[in-house]
Amino acid sequence: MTEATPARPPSGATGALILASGEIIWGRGFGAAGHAVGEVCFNTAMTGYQEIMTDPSYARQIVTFTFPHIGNVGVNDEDTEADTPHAVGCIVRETVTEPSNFRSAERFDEWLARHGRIGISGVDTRALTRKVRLEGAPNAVIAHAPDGKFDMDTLRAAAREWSGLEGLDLARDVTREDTGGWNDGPWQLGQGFAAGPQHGPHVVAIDYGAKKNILRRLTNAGARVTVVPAETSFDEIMALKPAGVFLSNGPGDPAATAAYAVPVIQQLLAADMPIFGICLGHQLLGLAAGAKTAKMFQGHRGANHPVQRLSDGRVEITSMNHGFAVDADTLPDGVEATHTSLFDGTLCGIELTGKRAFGVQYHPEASPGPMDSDYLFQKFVGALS
Ligand SMILES: NC(=O)CC[C@H](N)C(=O)O
Repeated sequence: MTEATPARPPSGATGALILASGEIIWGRGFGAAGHAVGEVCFNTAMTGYQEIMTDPSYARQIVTFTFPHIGNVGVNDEDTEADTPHAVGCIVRETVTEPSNFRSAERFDEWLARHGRIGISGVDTRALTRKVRLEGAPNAVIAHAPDGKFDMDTLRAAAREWSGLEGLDLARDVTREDTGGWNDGPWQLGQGFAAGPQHGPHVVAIDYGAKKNILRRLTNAGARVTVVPAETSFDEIMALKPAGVFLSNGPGDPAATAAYAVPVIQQLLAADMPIFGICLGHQLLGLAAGAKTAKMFQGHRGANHPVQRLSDGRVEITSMNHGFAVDADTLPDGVEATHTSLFDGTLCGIELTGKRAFGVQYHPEASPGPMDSDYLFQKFVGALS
């Protein structure tokens, strides 16, 4: 796959991943034609490709699926974490085939094309995953040229010249424009989405790129939810009279989003507001408390990551998607580590002593993934009055 790196496509190649190093990995393009730049990551989940592609946290990322058959159950309007895909593209092993599932409404490749997202199949995804693991997540351009003609000089320059994710505030690009109520609960076959509660504590969720299933799990836990844009001020949040504030997941570098998010979170902490943060929200809570975040070498993305809860040793199998993490060595006094990754010991949860504020690096809302950690939604909402 990697030697020689011919700039001329091998016969039949209509897709190419051009790494910032100049290396080219050829395949068959599907979805939209064109090219896009991003960071290459891999996700080990065996199900949930539609949820993964629509998760706003994947903005500016190219997802390599380690599971070889992607697209085989099609796509629908319900298993989505946002209204459009946010990953810029995906790399898969096998050609996308005719979907076979009673809920399928559209082919995966046609859905990608409709939303302007690019796929490449026929790639040795095991070798690419191994490369990311050994060398770190590379910047790259994903390109699809149905006629097999690639302007390699331009594409190589685009891959080489892209800044990378570090230092990028992407929450601003994916957040909503207006404040609005959220009323959907969990989905059930034959019933669709449940309605949220009429009564119950009011949670204001700051949308840095929120997955819909987080909001559904908050309503399921009994909260009335209002979602606000990422740059909403402390005064605007307080005017909504929240019983608690939720800090969402989201794309990009937490240290960049911190510029406007951290002052608001610090004011909320000073007002003793109960706070729950997930992923980017957890990282921002850590930054607000005085810790530091750092880019990881390869990141964590999948649906089977074991995490240990330090209070009682219990292990939760979790869904993960992050490429940055709060550095455990920088936790100041008053911030306690609550969870840790059993894969590599990275910090996976914090709680602020004497405050009603906690965060987890992983995804208790799953989607896709196991529900072991759903208790965190009950813990947050149940303590609000
Ligand atoms: N899922 C998320 O919220 C991701 C957070 C952050 N963008 C990271 O990659 O670490």
